Amino acid sequence: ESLYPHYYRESCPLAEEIVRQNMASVLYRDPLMAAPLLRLHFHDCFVLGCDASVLLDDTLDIVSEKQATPNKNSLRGFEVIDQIKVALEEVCPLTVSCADILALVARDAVELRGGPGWEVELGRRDSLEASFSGANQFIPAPNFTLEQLIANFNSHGLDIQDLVALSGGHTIGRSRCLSFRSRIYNPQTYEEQKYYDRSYVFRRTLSSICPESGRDNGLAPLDFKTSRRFDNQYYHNILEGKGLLESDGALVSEDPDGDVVKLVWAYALSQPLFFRDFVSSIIKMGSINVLTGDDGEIRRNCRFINL
Ligand code: HEM
Ligand SMILES: [Ca+2]
Repeated sequence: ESLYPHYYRESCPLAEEIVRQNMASVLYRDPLMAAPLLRLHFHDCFVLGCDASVLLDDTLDIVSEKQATPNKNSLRGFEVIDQIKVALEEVCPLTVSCADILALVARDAVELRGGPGWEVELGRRDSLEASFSGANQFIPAPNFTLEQLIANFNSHGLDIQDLVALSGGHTIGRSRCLSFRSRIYNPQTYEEQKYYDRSYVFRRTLSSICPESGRDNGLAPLDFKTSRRFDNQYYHNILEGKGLLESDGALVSEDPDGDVVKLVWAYALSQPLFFRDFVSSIIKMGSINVLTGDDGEIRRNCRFINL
């Protein structure tokens, strides 16, 4: 079976509205919450597929993905998902999956911060397992080369265009110092990268947030210009050598005449094109290895498998 829009039209007609209203009030209070909520959907889909495995807490039988390296001290927003799940359970118990909530929340997070809207394909069911090792293995790391990024995306059925469009998710949100320190201080890396901006102001700002040692959890915006707005500024930044992560810089520095850079230019020059491609890629990402039909279950509480 495959996913389709308005899956809950009969079973829970208010589902999308309830998610949207909760998201509007959460983001009104805390606009910074949009980024971690978008990221949750990505970190879910890249591990076992879009099945809400990322939301499971540690129990006797479950080793949570939350403790894996890419997630630990970094993923957040779980209480927002809980809050939305409680609201949905009140209206339509055991109907709307946690995996679908993640997909709807990602859409609303993007749209409410000025990005494109789209119809979310629904009908995912929730996993009965989590994969700690999968979370360590299948989520790309910030020091990946372009070749590693492409191979990682390919392994999830995603191509170069998906890689470039979805990397635009870094138009919002922040990164810990731990994830970008090597980009500021590792001379081998930036010596090779003629695209890396060595301007005094840019580096001084970053090094004040992220000294050579200590302050691992210091936060810098991924998009140094408009980190609260979902726009195409990210692509302008990386073309100027001002991407925060090595993996951001890799899109322009490692194959300067290749197809990847052509896409970066295209998105920098046309926000509507970026929005269109981001939408088709996130819909594609949202269908990775989904559980449907009788597979999995609809969780009552997104943190635990039903008894
Ligand atoms: C291309 C490979 C990717 C790599 C290597 C990567 C890596 C990272 C890293 C290291 C951080 C900072 C984490 C921290 O230090 O706490 C981050 C943040 C973020 N990522 Fe990615 N990411 C990738 C793709 C994506 C995709 C596909 C999306 C969604 C479409 C996304 C959305 C985000 C968002 C929104 C944040 C900010 C989170 C916050 O503010 O809490 N990333 N990413
Ligand atoms: Ca998953």
